[in-house]
Amino acid sequence: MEGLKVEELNFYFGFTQILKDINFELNENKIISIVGPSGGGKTTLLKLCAGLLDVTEGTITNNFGSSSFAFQDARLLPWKNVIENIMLPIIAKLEFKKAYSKACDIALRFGLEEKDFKKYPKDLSGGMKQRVNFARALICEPKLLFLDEPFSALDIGLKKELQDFVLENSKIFGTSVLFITHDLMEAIRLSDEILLLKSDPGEILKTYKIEYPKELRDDNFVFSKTKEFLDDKDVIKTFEIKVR
Ligand SMILES: Nc1ncnc2c1ncn2[C@@H]1O[C@H](COP(=O)(O)OP(=O)(O)OP(=O)(O)O)[C@@H](O)[C@H]1O
Repeated sequence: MEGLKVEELNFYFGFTQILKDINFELNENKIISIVGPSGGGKTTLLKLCAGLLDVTEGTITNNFGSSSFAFQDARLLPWKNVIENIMLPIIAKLEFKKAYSKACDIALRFGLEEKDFKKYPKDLSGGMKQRVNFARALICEPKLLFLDEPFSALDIGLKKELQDFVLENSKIFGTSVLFITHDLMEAIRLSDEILLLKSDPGEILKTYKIEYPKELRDDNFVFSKTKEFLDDKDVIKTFEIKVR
């Protein structure tokens, strides 16, 4: 069975401990979100899991067959157009024509229009850049997707649309997702588990499992669960929420 396992992970930048005794497991077809205060080490943890930083203490075992990463800022190559950016992960694996046509298909699925295919990043709106970013991350049909606040700069319509893509992808292809968010409602809508990471140093204070089926999580469910969350003493302490 594919999975990602983090065991007894500690991480330092210089002499400063950023992460302390992190343990969790992400299995096939599951979505885990990481929430916590700014500067708490969420991005560092995601980068370690994605192999973008070296583990120095503890172990991270990733035996998912393939993975990809999407950041909050789209990080598109400015000298490549929409389709060329989307096809980057598959260009070495498929012949050009096939890769091009696959990129066009996924671009359309992500709401991009044919007239935009030859545009360069400087001529795209923020929302279009994010669509390209997502299409590029998903074109290789990864078994594991790492997302670092990918929805935070988007309007509510596009946010909902891309969140639905993540859920659909997870359902159809069984893609597992590890993502960071500052939005508790988003975490509740999408996740099987939420890791609450406190800061200084970053430690998992609590793991919330949400068993309720994702397709049934309507606004009422999300609102009431968020209220439950915001009343939790660990959430109040972690985010230093002032209770009135
Ligand atoms: N390359 C680096 N060198 C030294 N310190 C770093 C480096 N990258 C991050 N840090 C520090 O590590 C800590 C954790 O940063 P990280 O970006 O992981 O937090 P975060 O929880 O993702 O924050 P945010 O929610 O604001 O994005 C911060 O104090 C940050 O300044």
